[in-house]
Order: sequence, then structure tokens, then C-alpha cells
Amino acid sequence: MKVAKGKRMVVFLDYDETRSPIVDDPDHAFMFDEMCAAVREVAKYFPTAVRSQRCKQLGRTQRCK
Ligand SMILES: O=P(O)(O)OC[C@H]1O[C@H](O[C@H]2O[C@H](CO)[C@@H](O)[C@H](O)[C@H]2O)[C@H](O)[C@@H](O)[C@@H]1O
Repeated sequence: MKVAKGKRMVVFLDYDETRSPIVDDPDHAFMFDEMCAAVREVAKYFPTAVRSQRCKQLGRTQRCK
């Protein structure tokens, strides 16, 4: 976090195969609780977005169980 001091940071994260495990049905690709917690922690400090090639499918859907 030190490197961010005095700077405006925005965090973009990938979703499929990085934040979430690979599953057969993309509709069932959810982040593990630990990953949700980590993303929420980062989002407390920086504007945070999770990007995906399938953003229209993900939309604003809650991806934490
Ligand atoms: O380029 P990305 O935004 O990272 O998207 C890549 C693909 O992600 C999804 O597919 C992958 O995850 C699925 C769920 O775990 C898995 O079933 C599939 O085998 C993976 O390739 C998404 O469904 C695709 O549309 C994206 O191209």
C-alpha cells in the first residue's frame, strides 16, 4: 500500500479463471468467501472494478455466495 501513497489508484481485476474457479457452467462461477473478503478489503481503499469479457452476462450480479 505504501507505493499508492499520494496517488489516485483504481484497481481493475479479472474475474473468470482468476477471481473465480473454473466450473463447467459459467453461471455457477462464484468467488470463494476469502476472495470476496479480499476484494471487499481492497475496495475500501481504492475504487475497484471486476472486469470480464462477459460483462453483459455478469452485469451487476452479486458474484459472492
Ligand atoms: O477474457 P475473460 O474476461 O477472462 O473471459 C474469459 C472467458 O471466461 C468465461 O469462461 C471461462 O470460465 C468459465 C466459468 O468458470 C468456464 O466454464 C470456461 O471454460 C472458461 O473459459 C466466460 O464464460 C467466457 O465467455 C469468457 O470468454
